[in-house]
This record gives sequence, C-alpha cells and structure tokens, in this order.
Amino acid sequence: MPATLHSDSPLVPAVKLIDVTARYDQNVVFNDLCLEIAAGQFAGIVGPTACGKSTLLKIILGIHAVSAGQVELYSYPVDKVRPGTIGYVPQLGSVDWNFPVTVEEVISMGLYTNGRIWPWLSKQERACIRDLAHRLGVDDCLQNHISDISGGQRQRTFLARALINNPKLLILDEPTSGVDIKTQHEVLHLLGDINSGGITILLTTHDLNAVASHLPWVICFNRGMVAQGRPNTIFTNEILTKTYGGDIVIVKSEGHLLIANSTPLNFIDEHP
Ligand SMILES: Nc1ncnc2c1ncn2[C@@H]1O[C@H](COP(=O)(O)OP(=O)(O)OP(=O)(O)O)[C@@H](O)[C@H]1O
Repeated sequence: MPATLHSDSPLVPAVKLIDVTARYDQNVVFNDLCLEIAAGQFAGIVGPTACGKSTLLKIILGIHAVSAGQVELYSYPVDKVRPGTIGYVPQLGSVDWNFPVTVEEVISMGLYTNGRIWPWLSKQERACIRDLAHRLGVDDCLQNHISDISGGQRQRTFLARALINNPKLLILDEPTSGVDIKTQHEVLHLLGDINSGGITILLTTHDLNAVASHLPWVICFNRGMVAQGRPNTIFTNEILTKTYGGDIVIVKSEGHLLIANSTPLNFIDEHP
C-alpha cells in the first residue's frame, strides 16, 4: 500500500489545481487549468490586465467557486481547509481608507475567522498584535487611523492582519502597486524574510523587474498557464511575447535582468 503523505510534508504541494475552469456567467476566464505550487515556494504570477490573475487567487482562496475541476490546499479540498491556514492581502486600491478603524483594529480583524464575532481582544492577543506590528515596523502607529499612515505602512498593516493567525500560505494581490520603488523593495524584502520563516507565498504583480530581482519563481499567465520557472529562464522574448504580446525589451547584464516596454520587439544581451 502506498504511504500516505502528511499534509505538512514538503512533498505535498501547498496549492494544487486539477483541470479547473473559472468563469463569470458567460465569460470563461480560464479552462482546464492544472497548477501546482510547492510548499515553501515564493512565487509571483504575472500577466496582462484582465488575464485572470485575481480570479486565480480568488479560486485558491475559495471565495470564487470553480465551474469545473478541483482545488486542493495541502492535499485538502479548499472548502475543508482549517480557518487561518491562508493569509490574504487584497489589492489595497479596493480599500475604503475613510472607514473609521485604527491600524490595531485592522490587524485584529485577522483574528475574526471561523465566524468569531466577540469584539474584545484578550491580553495575549493584544501582545501578539504588538509583537507582529513591531516585526513589521508599524508599532509606532497602532493607534493611528488608517487614512493617516503612508502607503508602505498600509501595506505592512494589511500584511500583519494576514499573518496574525500564523498562516501556512500567504496570498497577496498586487502588493507592489501604489507605493514608491524603495517601498516596493522593502515590501518584497520583508516577504522574502517571511518566506524564509517557512510560509509559502503567492502574489500577483505587474512589476516584472521586481519579480526578476526578488522572487525565485514566476508564473506567466494569460487566461491559462504560459510558463513557470525561475525568472532567469522564464523571462525570455518568446515567453513574454506569448504572455503579453509584443513590445518587450529584455536587457541581461551580469546576471541581472531589466525588462521594459518598447517598439519594435528587441532582445539585447550584453553577455551572450
Ligand atoms: N466580479 C466579477 N464579475 C464579472 N466579471 C469579472 C469579475 N471579476 C473579474 N471579472 C472579469 O474576469 C476577467 C479576469 O479578471 P481578473 O480581475 O481576474 O484579471 P487580472 O489579471 O487580475 O486583472 P488586473 O491585472 O487588471 O487586476 C476579466 O475579463 C474581468 O472583466
């Protein structure tokens, strides 16, 4: 008889999609998608606008139902996964910053999984929030209203909310959008540290250069899987043209990649 793999085994994928079809009414976003994300991976999904990246995340989160196929997280069907297993940071563009909550209250919202409605926090929970806020560098603004903090602090606040239950899988929808380039690097460094602590990370982004310089794994997506692998092997003219259409320049220099839009399509390799 084959041995059963424990869900915490590194051999069990964090995410497994089997022949998944996703649609909104008549709009089929993708068909028969098969995808595996290894436990411990730090992966970025890239692709053009409206290609289905957020829909893919929603399916993995179990908040958009599949039309066909199966979604498994750590070998469990997505609807059977223990609450708190996944931490989620939404696109911050969708947040109403006038909503009357403080940074501490936003972080505490992460504790309200599994139908909990009790609004008071225990001493221990408050201490946990303070520790996490300290780790993420937002302990100085815990009592600030969320409209009175910077873009980077907002990103860290929502990251803390997603991490408060010690998730195994962290999902982020465009964590590098709407902040300056220095903050983008800081956020990605922070995510790298969180990943080194054992948390599997899956994010979407439009920033190919950030992926090239910070992420070990990339998934090129356009209404279906185009390719996945290490950025150095995946960011080629052929694959990026398949993913985005034309107008991409890739500059390779001393092991680094720089990707830009251009017409006509070019490939410049300083060190062939
Ligand atoms: N709630 C919804 N109801 C109906 N159609 C939707 C909904 N959300 C997304 N869509 C459609 O599904 C397709 C994929 O959208 P999705 O948001 O997944 O793309 P995306 O790659 O995340 O885009 P972007 O990079 O612009 O955020 C698009 O055609 C979009 O119009």
